Amino acid sequence: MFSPNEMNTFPTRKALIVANPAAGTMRTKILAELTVLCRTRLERVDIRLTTRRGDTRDIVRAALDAPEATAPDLVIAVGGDGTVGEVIAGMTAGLRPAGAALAIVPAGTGNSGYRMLWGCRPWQESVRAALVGPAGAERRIVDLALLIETGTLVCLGACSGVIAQALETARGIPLTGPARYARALADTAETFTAYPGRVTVDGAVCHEGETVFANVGGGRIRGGQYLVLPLSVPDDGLLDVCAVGGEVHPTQVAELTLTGSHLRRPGVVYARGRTIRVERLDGLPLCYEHDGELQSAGGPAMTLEVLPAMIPVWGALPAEGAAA
Ligand SMILES: Nc1ncnc2c1ncn2[C@@H]1O[C@H](COP(=O)(O)OP(=O)(O)OP(=O)(O)O)[C@@H](O)[C@H]1O
Repeated sequence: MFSPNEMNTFPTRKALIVANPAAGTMRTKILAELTVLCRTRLERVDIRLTTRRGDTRDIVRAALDAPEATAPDLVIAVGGDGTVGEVIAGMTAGLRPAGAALAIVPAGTGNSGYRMLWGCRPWQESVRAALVGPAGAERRIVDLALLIETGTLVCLGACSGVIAQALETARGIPLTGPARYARALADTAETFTAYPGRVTVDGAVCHEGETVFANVGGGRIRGGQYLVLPLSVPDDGLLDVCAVGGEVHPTQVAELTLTGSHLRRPGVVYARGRTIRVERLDGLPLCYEHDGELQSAGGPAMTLEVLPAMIPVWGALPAEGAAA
């Protein structure tokens, strides 16, 4: 499976595979193929299936805290963005930068994290890169963010407005993969009304007024296919924000963000900084999500602060299909 040359080119020796059996497009054959691929190459391969929401973090932390002889130097997350987020939370517990590297096998609904790193390339190619470090792949130490209001880690990004609201709609849609979120966004946009909002970047207001959404990240792609932050660089030590004003009708959001062309529309602001605050100004709670999870804190704002250089991640960066 690997040439003799490849067998000695990169020092990954021990992998932990963490798979979420409940992730949207999970199949047992993915795990079987992945295990064979890893066992062909590595000294040690541990496989753990998650059993419930929230236990991924503890599984990863316990493995990394094990003695040097068994602790993995590569963690492979098998699942969607929620699983990847929980794996990263385990790898960076206590907001410590991770020592081990991360690879992703996309088996979720949106898989925005994988798409950001690898575009549409097959996961076998990306795992192979993490195992043997071939040309065309890089291990970059990417930034994360801290959501100040809740003290939680943010991996892909956080978003208010119509994009967040669509997550609630998605719960009632019996589809899988990106089609589920696409339908939810279309349905939500039909009745969504822009909210009065403000976006502040490092203390300076960059948008104030009717707001369709404000997305902060992190990841260039959200919802598996929407290029919401087309200019975002994952390891530049900064967060990007895109605020879409009331000049854009909510029903246009899906089509515009598929290509990143929303950036050329009047009323759209794009900025970069270390601390980004997104507010709702009419006294109602701000509806927002982070990493695909709707938040119910009930406050008027979300504030994200960059955590630079937190985790080594394998990817074909900049990946095909990932750049603007
Ligand atoms: N064994 C399990 N049973 C039920 N839920 C689980 C289990 N393990 C993890 N989870 C939860 O499943 C949720 C969904 O997983 P994940 O986000 O990976 O898939 P997805 O929603 O299909 O994909 P995406 O986030 O890319 O759209 C996560 O919030 C995770 O905490």
